[in-house]
Amino acid sequence: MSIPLIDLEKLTHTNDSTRLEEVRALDKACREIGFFYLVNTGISSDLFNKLMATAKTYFAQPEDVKRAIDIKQSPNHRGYGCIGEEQLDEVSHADWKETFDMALDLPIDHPLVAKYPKMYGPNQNPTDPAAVEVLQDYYVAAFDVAKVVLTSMAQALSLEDDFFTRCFTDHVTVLRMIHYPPRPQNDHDNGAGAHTDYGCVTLLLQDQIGGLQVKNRQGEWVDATPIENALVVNIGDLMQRWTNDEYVSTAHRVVSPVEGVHRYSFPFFVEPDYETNVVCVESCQSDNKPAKYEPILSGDWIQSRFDATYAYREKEA
Ligand SMILES: O=C(O)CCC(=O)C(=O)O
Ligand SMILES: [Fe+2]
Repeated sequence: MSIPLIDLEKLTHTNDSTRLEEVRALDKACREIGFFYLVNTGISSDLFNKLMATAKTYFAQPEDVKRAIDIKQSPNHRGYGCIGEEQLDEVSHADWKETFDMALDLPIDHPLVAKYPKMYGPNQNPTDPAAVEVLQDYYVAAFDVAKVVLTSMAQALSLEDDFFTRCFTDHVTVLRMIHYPPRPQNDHDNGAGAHTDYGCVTLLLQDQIGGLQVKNRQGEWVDATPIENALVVNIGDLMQRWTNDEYVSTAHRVVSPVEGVHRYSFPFFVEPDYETNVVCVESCQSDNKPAKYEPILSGDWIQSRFDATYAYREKEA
């Protein structure tokens, strides 16, 4: 099975039958493969290009400059992660990639920071203010897209339109930039090891290099071939849990680029407020299919996954 294409303009169409048809297509994709391409997102190609340029400039800096905002010195998981810091496939190799993470920027004296210091707090920003502005602009634009996707999912699941979006007041959504350098010869090819995402949904912008692969229900690795100006959207573990396994969080991985080639990608991990109580949605349970999972606080779940996959967090967890 290949990855279907969903049109955001149709998801918000004023004509009900056009909208409902696209919502049904989205629903089918979430149930069957847990991945789809999203086109007509409303994000300008100019902003996509600026983000791409920001990543190239940022990662091209000397290692010591990047490490000035090392994620290891951030209690709340923001900033630069060097090659080998993260290992997504727990039984394989560390990932051959470097990263930069940002999220909601809360001051150190904010009550949520005191309560959940591992998830809330200030960002560690690049020194170039223009780069910070692009990152912030993209964060806002991608979140607008996320709201449409979450609203469509709520409609598909016969919930109130804002069932998911109302859980996004102090949300822990993360924008990440990733640079995959070419792998050293004769080494493993894990750019990002096989994994599922932890949260609700991920919106991924990728360049035109390719390398992202998705495991379909038949157990085959399918290439998520880049489509210009499209986002790749996938369901995460928390949404699978919320929907009693009706929506599937599907394994994916990234194969490192070959010698001389660099790949850049930008996952936007859409995660609700820490204290969102994730309880099986009504329409996904019945007498024949009772809720499989205990209720859990969204933040507790996501934090436990970070602790398992980040070398430095495991030690202190
Ligand atoms: O870089 C990509 O294409 C995917 C990255 C990814 O799956 C992740 O960071 O969770
Ligand atoms: Fe992922």
